[in-house]
Amino acid sequence: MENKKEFRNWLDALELSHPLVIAGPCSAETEEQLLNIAHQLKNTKTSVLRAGIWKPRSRPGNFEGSGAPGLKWLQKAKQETGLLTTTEVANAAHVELALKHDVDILWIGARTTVSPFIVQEIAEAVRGTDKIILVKNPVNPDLALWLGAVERFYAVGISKLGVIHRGFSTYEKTRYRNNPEWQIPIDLQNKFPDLPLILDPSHIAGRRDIIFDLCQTALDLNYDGLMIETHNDPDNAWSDADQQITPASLKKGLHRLKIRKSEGDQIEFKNQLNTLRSQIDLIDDQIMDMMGKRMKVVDAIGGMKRKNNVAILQVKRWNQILDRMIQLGSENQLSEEFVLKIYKAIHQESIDHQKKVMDD
Ligand SMILES: C=C(O[C@@H]1C=C(C(=O)O)C=C[C@H]1O)C(=O)O
Repeated sequence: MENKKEFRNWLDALELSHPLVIAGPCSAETEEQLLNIAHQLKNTKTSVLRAGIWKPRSRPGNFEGSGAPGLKWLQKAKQETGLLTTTEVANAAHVELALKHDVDILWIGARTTVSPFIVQEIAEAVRGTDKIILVKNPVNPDLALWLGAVERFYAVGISKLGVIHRGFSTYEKTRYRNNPEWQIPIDLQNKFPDLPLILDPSHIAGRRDIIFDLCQTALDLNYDGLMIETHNDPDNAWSDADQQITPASLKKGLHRLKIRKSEGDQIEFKNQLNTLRSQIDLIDDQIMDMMGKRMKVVDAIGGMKRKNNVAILQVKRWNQILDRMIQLGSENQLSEEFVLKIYKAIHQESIDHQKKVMDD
């Protein structure tokens, strides 16, 4: 699949002067709750009301959504407020009900995106409609799988498309519920600049206090929209209570976000930027040159190890290097996380080089 201008026609047609805002509760709980939230959202920059109708929960025994009755509430909210509506669909039966209740946008959840069989089933169910489909990233950091799901919809004639970045599962505990791995959506934007990209900070954060920091990062990375879980009484929400915010906090948070231009147009700005960018180019040349030189020394060590029958991996030496580089990094205002990432990549390349020497 190639980038297509038509992907974003639906978004351009909304003629927004700010990023698209999709807001609403994690789950539709009652008619009263959903209508209350929808009416409050009408006074914010929200264009689309979201509500989970069927909730895929990690463990059984939790609230699994209102099911079909919730679609009636969603339809009523749309009639009363004029907001567009969206919900998650996870199989063909969900699609059929959502179509019947005139839901405008359907999103595919992270646990669905991982399964090409189910994505295909859903794609067949929306074939011939003019629905907007938003595909959340798969739970695992796999760009091809994410794009593969988008492609399945395009292949059945759906051209109003978009993707939602909700972060990736990790075994390690981090400050996030789902790790953002920003590099993946950046790669995606590079390949598909016209595919609308929407951030779901609620699921990345898993908590309220960092939602708008994540939104600001997304806007600085040229995201097109935000999907934020919003509830009239977040602490007592039936699902994902920790990460939901009130419509009033949504309004305040959105107001504080800085929307920057994608490019600067002033001549002085452009000149200064070019000067600094040539400095970066020069430094990047040096980095590559030094990496090449380091790998030549590594090749020589590989040759010696081969002659003397010594193993490639030397844990003690490797740990000494890491300790020294973390220290040096911190003296240069580089985070330990960054230094570790770079040096682990260098070590892997070094091992690959030595393997080649050993196998020759
Ligand atoms: C180059 C060596 O082999 C491996 C690679 C290292 C490196 O690239 O710095 C360090 C230790 C070893 O795991 C070595 O033994 O010094």
